Amino acid sequence: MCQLHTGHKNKTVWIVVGVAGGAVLLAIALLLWWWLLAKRPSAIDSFNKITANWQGKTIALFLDYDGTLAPKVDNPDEAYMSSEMREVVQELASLCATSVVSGRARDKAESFVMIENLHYAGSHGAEIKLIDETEAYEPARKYVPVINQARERLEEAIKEIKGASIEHKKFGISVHYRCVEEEEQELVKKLAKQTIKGFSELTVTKGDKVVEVRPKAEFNKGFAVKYILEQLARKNNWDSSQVVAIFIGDDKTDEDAFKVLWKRVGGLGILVNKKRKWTKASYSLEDPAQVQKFLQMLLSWKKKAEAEV
Ligand SMILES: O=P(O)(O)OC[C@H]1O[C@H](O[C@H]2O[C@H](CO)[C@@H](O)[C@H](O)[C@H]2O)[C@H](O)[C@@H](O)[C@@H]1O
Repeated sequence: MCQLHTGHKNKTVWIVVGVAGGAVLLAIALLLWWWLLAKRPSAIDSFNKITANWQGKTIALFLDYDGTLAPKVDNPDEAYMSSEMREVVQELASLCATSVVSGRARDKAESFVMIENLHYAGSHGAEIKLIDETEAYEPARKYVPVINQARERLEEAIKEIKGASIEHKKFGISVHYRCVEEEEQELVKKLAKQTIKGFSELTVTKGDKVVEVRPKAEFNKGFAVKYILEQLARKNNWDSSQVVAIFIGDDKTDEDAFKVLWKRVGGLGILVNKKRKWTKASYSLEDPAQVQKFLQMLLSWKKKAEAEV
C-alpha cells in the first residue's frame, strides 16, 4: 500500500518536472523566434549610437542595387536609381571605399549605377572587379557552358507562361515571375526547380519574385565582401581591426553578407525592409528613400570627421 503511494507520488513529480521543463523550453523557443524576427532598430534613429566610436576608423561601404539603391519595378531593365542617390553614392565613394554588390551581371549593374570610382561585384559575387584592376575575379568561369545550357532549357520550360521572363547573366540565370498571374507563380518556381534538377552543378535560390539559378561553387555576397575587404586591406595596408564594414541590402541573398558582418568585429549589416523578417542584419531602413537619407547622414558625418583630423 505504502509502496503504491510512493510510486504514485514519483509519477506526479515527473509529470510536474516534465510540464515545467516543456514550458521553459517553449518560452526559450518563443524568445528566440521573437529575437530572430524582431524588427531591427532604425539605422537613421540610431545613427549617433552607430557612429559613436567610428572616429579615426576606415569605412568600407557595400551596397546592394535592386531594392536598396533603386526601387523595385516590374521590368528589371527599367530599375533606375535617382540622380540624388547617384550623387550621394559618388560623393561617399570619394571618401570611403565603396562597392556595389549585386545579383545583377556586373556590366549590367555598372550600366545602371554609372559611377566610376566604385568596386563592383556582380552575379551575387561571381564576378568582382576592383577599381584599379583591369581583369575581374571570376571564381565560377568553368560553369559558363552549363549555365548556357540550363538557360535554354529554362526558356523552353516557361515559354507558355504569360509574364514570366528570363534574365541571362554570365554566371547565373534569373527566372522572373513578378508579372505572372498570382495563381501561376508557384508553377514558374516549380518548373524552374524541376528543370535545374537535371544539372547537378547548379542550384536554385529564392529572391523577391525571382528564382535565381547559379553554380554550386563557393561564392556568394558574403564571399564577395570578404574578398574585397582582403584585397583592399592588402593594397592599402589597412589594419583590419580599424575597418568598419557596412553592408546595406534588402534581399535573401544579402543575408550571406550580413552573416559575414555579424561575426566580424566592426561589421554592420543594415536590412532594407518594412516588415518583421528573419535577418542577420543589426539595423534596418524601410526603403531606398531611407537608404538615401542614411547615406546622406553618413556623408555629412564623414566630411565632419575628416575636417576634425
Ligand atoms: O542583388 P540585387 O542587386 O538586389 O539583385 C537581385 C535581383 O534584382 C533584380 O530583380 C529584382 O528587381 C527587379 C527590378 O526592380 C524586379 O523586377 C524583380 O522582381 C526583382 O527580383 C534583377 O533583375 C536580378 O537579376 C537580381 O538578381
